[in-house]
Amino acid sequence: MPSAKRIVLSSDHAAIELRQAVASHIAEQGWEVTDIGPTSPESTHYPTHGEAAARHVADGTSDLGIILCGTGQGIMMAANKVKGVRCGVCSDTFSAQMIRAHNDANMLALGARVISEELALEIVDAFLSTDFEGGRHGTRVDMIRAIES
Ligand SMILES: O=C[C@H](O)[C@H](O)[C@H](O)COP(=O)(O)O
Repeated sequence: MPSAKRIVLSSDHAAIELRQAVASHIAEQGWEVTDIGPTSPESTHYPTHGEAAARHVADGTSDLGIILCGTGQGIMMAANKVKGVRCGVCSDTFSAQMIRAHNDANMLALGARVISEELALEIVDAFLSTDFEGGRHGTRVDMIRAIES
């Protein structure tokens, strides 16, 4: 397990079950999980939940975040508006490794209407077991940071 241990989770209504499955899966692995909901299946708005989780990561309350909606796309877009957040949607394990190793992503987005629970958990494991490589990739991530400032 990398040094980061605190993970915030959130979703919209489309991904509550998958979010809860992810929460159980990573808690069993020893990660300190903060699940900020929602728990009600009522229709809600993904920007609210993406921003809330992103602020946890940006202010250091959590080291990493996993956010989910129907496709993962909308909640990813919202999270990436928060300064300091680098979030990618993944539907395969290779991309999940690469967004950590090359992009130093601090948030992962998943689409509950796109991938199975089994694949989602494999993607989560790939994301959480990979460290940032630094080097030339650090130069490029610094360039992303410069765009924000
Ligand atoms: O990117 C957006 C997400 O996929 C949402 O989960 C989706 O748009 C929600 O759709 P609906 O309101 O039809 O359940």
